[in-house]
Parts: sequence; structure tokens; C-alpha cells
Amino acid sequence: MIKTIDTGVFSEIGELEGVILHTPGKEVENMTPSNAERALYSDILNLSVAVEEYQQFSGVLEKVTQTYQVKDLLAEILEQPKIKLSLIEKICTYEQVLNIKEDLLELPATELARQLIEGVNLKTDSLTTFLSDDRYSLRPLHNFFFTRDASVTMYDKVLISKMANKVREREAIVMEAIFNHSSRFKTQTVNPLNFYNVGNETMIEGGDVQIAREDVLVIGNSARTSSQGIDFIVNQLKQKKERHYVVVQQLPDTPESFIHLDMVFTFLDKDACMVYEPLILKDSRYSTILITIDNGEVASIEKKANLISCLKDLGMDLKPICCGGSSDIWTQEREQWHSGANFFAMGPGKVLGYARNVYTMEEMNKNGFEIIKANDVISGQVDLAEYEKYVVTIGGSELSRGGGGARCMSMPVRRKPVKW
Ligand SMILES: NC(=O)NCCC[C@H](N)C(=O)O
Repeated sequence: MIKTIDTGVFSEIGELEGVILHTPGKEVENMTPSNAERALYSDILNLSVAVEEYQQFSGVLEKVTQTYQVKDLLAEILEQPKIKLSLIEKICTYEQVLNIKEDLLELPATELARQLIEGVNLKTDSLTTFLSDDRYSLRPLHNFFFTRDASVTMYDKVLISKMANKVREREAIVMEAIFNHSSRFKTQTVNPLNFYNVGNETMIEGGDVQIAREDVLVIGNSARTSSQGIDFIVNQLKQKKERHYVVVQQLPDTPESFIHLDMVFTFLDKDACMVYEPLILKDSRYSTILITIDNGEVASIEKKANLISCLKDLGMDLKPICCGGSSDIWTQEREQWHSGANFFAMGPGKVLGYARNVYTMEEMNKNGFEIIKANDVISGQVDLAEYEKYVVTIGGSELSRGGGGARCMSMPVRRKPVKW
């Protein structure tokens, strides 16, 4: 009997009750140095090492909460012929490969789910395909293990992202199909593509959207999330007719380690957050803007000094803990590059992050977080219930080369309310 849960995320830190994951598969290796950039990678991952590291991440989450794997969820919905047909038609139309539709329809659900993620090989049945440098009719979804980005559980609904790059668009199509059809989730999806006034400039990715509190969102205005994307979210919030705050943090377009807000800022606890200090606290070139929505309208839009003081004005007094420590800019830069600021909260003060960022971990420890190795949790040597405040560390030397960390690799579907 399948258990159905209502989706609901009203904070970044509430105790986790369900999370969607994707264990990296062949799609992370199915590229070459010359097309890695197109895949949005700065380097090519070694799959066996990446999987070993990932198992530390998923192993811990499996101990503390209900986990779901994208591939299983997808295979489950593809067992229904109508859904299979409509999803294949949608993907083939979208990616202009209607010629492979019949072949895909013949595949059993599990194999189809695998190919939709790992890529569908190009048939060499014509001179053009024979001469083509490409190997795929449908390219692999190289970045799907960053499940954070393609959809966002926002309060009681799920927002389907409008990805900035073509190479990640199918991820959003798959997530929408899962949330619309899986009997495991009771929810309502909101897809910008279904709104007549949404154009190409509208971009939203989950790495930029943080649910700070029931009435506060923090959103990165980045290379991946445009002002139009944020306006779309604001328009959705207006419908609630309640007072709501959207704090916008502008981000630079380069280097690629700044793609999303969660690469420079994450919530850790009711009273603490992780920051990349040079950008969040010291660089005045990137504005913080507060949008106040009230009674179904934008009541005001104003520039604020910085993200931390803006949140304080809204009643969220957070101590910033510095990625890479607070003394050496080179260390800060290096650890930020390796997703040192990208923590994922399993509950207030209970977070996951990469062990490789040793200066960041030292700083977390100085601020009262116990440092616990993932493998010790998985083996049962450490019982997390005995600790109040901790970071569980996972190996991240290989995974971080994909361009993200623990928050990027998790898509929470439900969290308990926080007792603020
Ligand atoms: N939330 C995140 O920061 N996700 C990381 C995404 C990395 C991926 N290579 C990308 O460029 O989209």
C-alpha cells in the first residue's frame, strides 16, 4: 500500500519529513571535455567515487527521514500507459525528436525512466546521424542529482522551475509529471509555462529560492533566476492576500560557483546562517532588496543594507557563520568554490555539508556544532538523537566538481513546523 503525503515546506530548517534524491548514474560521465561546459560542469566526475560519496549523503538521510529516488518515482508513474504516452509526447515535442517516440513507447517503464535520465542513444540509421558528433537523441540529464533546482516545494504547493539552460529543462518536465501523477504526493503544481504572460526572460531555479519562514522568502537574483522569475513568484504570493516579504539578494553572473543563492547563503538554525562573507556582508555592488506584499499588492520595494540586517528587521536574528572562516579571503574563496556554504538542514541546527571544507567545519565547530562523520551515523556508531546541534560531514571531493553541495542535492517535500 503506497503512503501518500501532503507536501508542505514552510521553512528551510523544520524537521525533515520527506526528501527527493537522485543517486548519480551514468549521466554524470556521459560527456567529454569539449562538451562538459555545455553540461554545466567545470570538470568531469569519476562516477564510482561520486557514488561512494553520495551514499554517505543518502545513507544519513535514509536514517532520519523518508527518502524518494527520482528514478523510482518516474518509473512508477510511467507504468500508467496514458501518463507514459503524454510524457513521451511532451518530451519529444519539446526536444524536437518526435522520430524516436515509437521506440520510447516500446520500452518498459523502468528502462524508459533510466533512458530519460541517462540519455537516449542516437540511432545511426542515416548518413546524418552516422556523421554526427553527438551520441544522443535525448541528452543525459547530467545535473539531475542536484534535485533542488528543477522544482521547489513552496508552502503547500510545488513550483515547477523554469530552467535557465536547455540542458536542464527535461528535469523540470519530469518533476512536474511526478508531482502531478505520483500517488505518493498530494499537492498542486504551479508551472510558469502555463501562464500566458510568462516569456523566455522568466527563469527560476530552486537553488535560488529559500523558504525562510511562513511569511518570508529569500530569493537570489542570479544568472539562473531573473527579476521576471522573482516577479512571477511575487504575483503568486499576492493571491494569498496576506502580508508576505520577499528578500531579493542579487548575485554576480560569474564565476559559476555563484550560480545560486544557496552557494553563498544557507539557513542553519533558528539563530544561525552560513554566509560567504565577501559577498553577503562586504560587497555593496550586489544589492539586497525587500519587497513587501500586503493585501494582494506590492506595498513597497526598498533597498536594504544587507541580507543579514534585512532579515533581522523582519524578526529573524541570525548569527552569520563564515564559509572558510573569517580571516583569510583565499580560504574563503576556495571553500566557497567547493560548495562550502551549501548546507542542508535536516532540522534546526542539524545540517549536512562537505567534509573537505575544513576551515568552514572548524568555524561551525567554534559556533557549537558537533562535527560528525556520515559513515559513523550510517554504521550506527553515532546516534544523532544524542546531539542537539551538529554537522554531519560527507566526502565531497568528487561531488563538488558537479558544482553544488548538500542543499543542491536535496529536494524536501515536507517539513515539520518550526517552534520559533
Ligand atoms: N543549487 C545549486 O547550486 N545547484 C548546483 C547546480 C550545479 C549544476 N552544474 C548547474 O550548473 O546547474
